[in-house]
Amino acid sequence: MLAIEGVSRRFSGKSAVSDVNLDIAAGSFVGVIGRSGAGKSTLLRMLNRLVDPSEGRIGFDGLDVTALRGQALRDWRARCAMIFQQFNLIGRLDVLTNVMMGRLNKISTTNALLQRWSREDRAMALSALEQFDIANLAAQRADSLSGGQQQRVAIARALMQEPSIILADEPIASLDPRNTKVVMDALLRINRHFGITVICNLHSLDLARSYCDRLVGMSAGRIVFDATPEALTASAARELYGLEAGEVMDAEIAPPAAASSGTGWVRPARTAA
Ligand SMILES: Nc1ncnc2c1ncn2[C@@H]1O[C@H](COP(=O)(O)OP(=O)(O)OP(=O)(O)O)[C@@H](O)[C@H]1O
Repeated sequence: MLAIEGVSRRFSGKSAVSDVNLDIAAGSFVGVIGRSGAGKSTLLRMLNRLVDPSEGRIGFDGLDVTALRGQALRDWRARCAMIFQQFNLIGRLDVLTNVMMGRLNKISTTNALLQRWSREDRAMALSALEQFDIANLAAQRADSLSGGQQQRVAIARALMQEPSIILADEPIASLDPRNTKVVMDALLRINRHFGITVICNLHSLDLARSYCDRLVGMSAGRIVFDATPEALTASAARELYGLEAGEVMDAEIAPPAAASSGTGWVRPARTAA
């Protein structure tokens, strides 16, 4: 389990994330939602320590993630793979090599520098590409692929890290609707098939409701909603997004399921300083 305890982050004295407390069970698919600037990316980046918290502690199955340094931190980053909106592939390299880059943390420095890959790494990379129906693209330059194909390559690379958690920061923000579905299906598949926890920042509430089993809503750096997708009613979404609500959801937001537990609204542990 991932335990986020009293985590805050300030940039030049200004709060981006404030006193976030969350327990995330292994194998869940969590959607982080909220207006632009709510602190979603900063929260995700703190989980794999691309950004260090100003306060608080992040734990994972007894490991104090916030205290990790050096190789232990690199190992954590490998276990906590990140997928970005802009894919972050090396465009001039072929797809297979990009995917094998996910093994960098597992091979010797010499082999990494010379990009010497074992037969097993190649087979694993091809198998990862096959999972997402893009093995036929293995020899192509990454920058010749469509956005949806590139994001599937990035997910295959993340799988090569054999992660416990995948953090996806607006993974479909630059994709058309068809590729959006392909990429979200790929994330759902690795969540269900391998039991990898997925924590995904999403702009679209409809996607968040369709794919996630838990939604965490942020506003001004704080968690203000934490419940099942069914609990996110139209009025709850309006409260979370204000005037932007129309942009992020369809007209038809289903009423809360009868079995839904509570309204999902979270009372902040502390009021803003
Ligand atoms: N490196 C940084 N330096 C200074 N301020 C930052 C930095 N990163 C984020 N912020 C600020 O922190 C706040 C939260 O930003 P963050 O990117 O986490 O929000 P977000 O919810 O992910 O927004 P978006 O959906 O637009 O990506 C914003 O006010 C942002 O300007």
